[in-house]
Amino acid sequence: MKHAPFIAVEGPIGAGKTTLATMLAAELELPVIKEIVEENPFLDKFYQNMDDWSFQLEMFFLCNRYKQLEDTVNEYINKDKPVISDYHIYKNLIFGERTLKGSKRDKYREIYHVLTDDLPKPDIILYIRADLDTLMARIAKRGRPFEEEISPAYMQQLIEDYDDAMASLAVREPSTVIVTIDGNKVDFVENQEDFSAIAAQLKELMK
Ligand SMILES: Nc1ncnc2c1ncn2[C@@H]1O[C@H](COP(=O)(O)OP(=O)(O)O)[C@@H](O)[C@H]1O
Ligand SMILES: Nc1nc2c(ncn2[C@H]2C[C@H](O)[C@@H](COP(=O)(O)O)O2)c(=O)[nH]1
Repeated sequence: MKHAPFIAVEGPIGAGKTTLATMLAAELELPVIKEIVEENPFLDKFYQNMDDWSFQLEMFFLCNRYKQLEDTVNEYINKDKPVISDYHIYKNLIFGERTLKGSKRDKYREIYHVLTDDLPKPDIILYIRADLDTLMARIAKRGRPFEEEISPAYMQQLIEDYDDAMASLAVREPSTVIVTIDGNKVDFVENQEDFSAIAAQLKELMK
């Protein structure tokens, strides 16, 4: 790779993004950028009433991620230092297109493009796919009280939205390398060999 890579781990809720990004950062000695979740003042309210709270929540995520991406550009990308993040800013659009309706969705889409179109995007995406049962089990295992409200229907929709989004990203940004990890079969937490294989593949891509 001509420059130090910007790497993102993506996948639906509970896929293992934060876990894998943290493990890879430790193994490859990379700085890691993590999503701010616990301090989010709208998530709890959103899961209780999505229609009422989706715009506030999506705007909050977008503004936070915009700031984090700006910092990442200044601290790492402009200094040609590699970095790994547990999300891609594109997830704002994946969620926003699903949770918003009508004119709010149109306004949000416009704001998303105004804020992010001229910013660098990850060179490598590690996309963790997993089926509904696996994801629901992991969300339960993580045990965040506000996520008890997440319905299987919402999750199933997100699984499909993520697949569509990764397929369209591959077409629109062909220079982005997307590595798909089967999160039902590949267990980077319990199985050292599985983790080593992912780390080795990433090292190779970073060369
Ligand atoms: N491959 C795996 N095997 C078993 N548990 C996992 C695996 N990946 C993640 N987990 C667990 O599932 C939960 C969700 O993982 P997390 O990394 O927070 O997901 P995400 O960041 O994608 O929402 C955590 O409790 C984590 O320890
Ligand atoms: N509606 C949205 N919800 C989001 C967004 N980003 C994250 N989330 C939710 C999903 C989880 O409950 C929690 C943490 O996300 P993880 O994928 O890291 O588990 O926040 C979003 O942009 N919109």
